[in-house]
Amino acid sequence: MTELAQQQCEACRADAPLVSDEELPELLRQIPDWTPVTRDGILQLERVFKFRNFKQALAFTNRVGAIAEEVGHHPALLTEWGKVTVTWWSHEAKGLHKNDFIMAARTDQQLEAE
Ligand SMILES: C[C@H](O)[C@H](O)[C@H]1CNC2=NC(N)=NC(=O)C2=N1
Repeated sequence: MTELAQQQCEACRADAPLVSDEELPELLRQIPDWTPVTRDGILQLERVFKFRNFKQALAFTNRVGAIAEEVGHHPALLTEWGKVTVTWWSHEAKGLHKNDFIMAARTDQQLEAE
């Protein structure tokens, strides 16, 4: 099976198929550092990344922003001194799409890109 991070994102559409309850556990297993959270009834993926200072947190934020722009699929990013909270979900589809798992895996890769 192709690693999540190497899979291709689909176009973000309101009618895009959300991840089913049957698919969810296996996809979550592939991104073990991410937590499913529900906000306003919408299932999202969240991870907090820790850094030595604000400069490193901001550099990581910009790398994540760049991969989001590349595919046209964007996270919520909270950048603080020494910490970045990244949250992925599909806004128009109002839930979790395969794209969100692919982008969470690619987000993890931005750690090594120091
Ligand atoms: C017009 C633009 O392509 C759309 O609004 C895109 C932008 N980025 C997006 N990002 C996410 N996470 N979900 C979306 O539905 C989405 N839609």
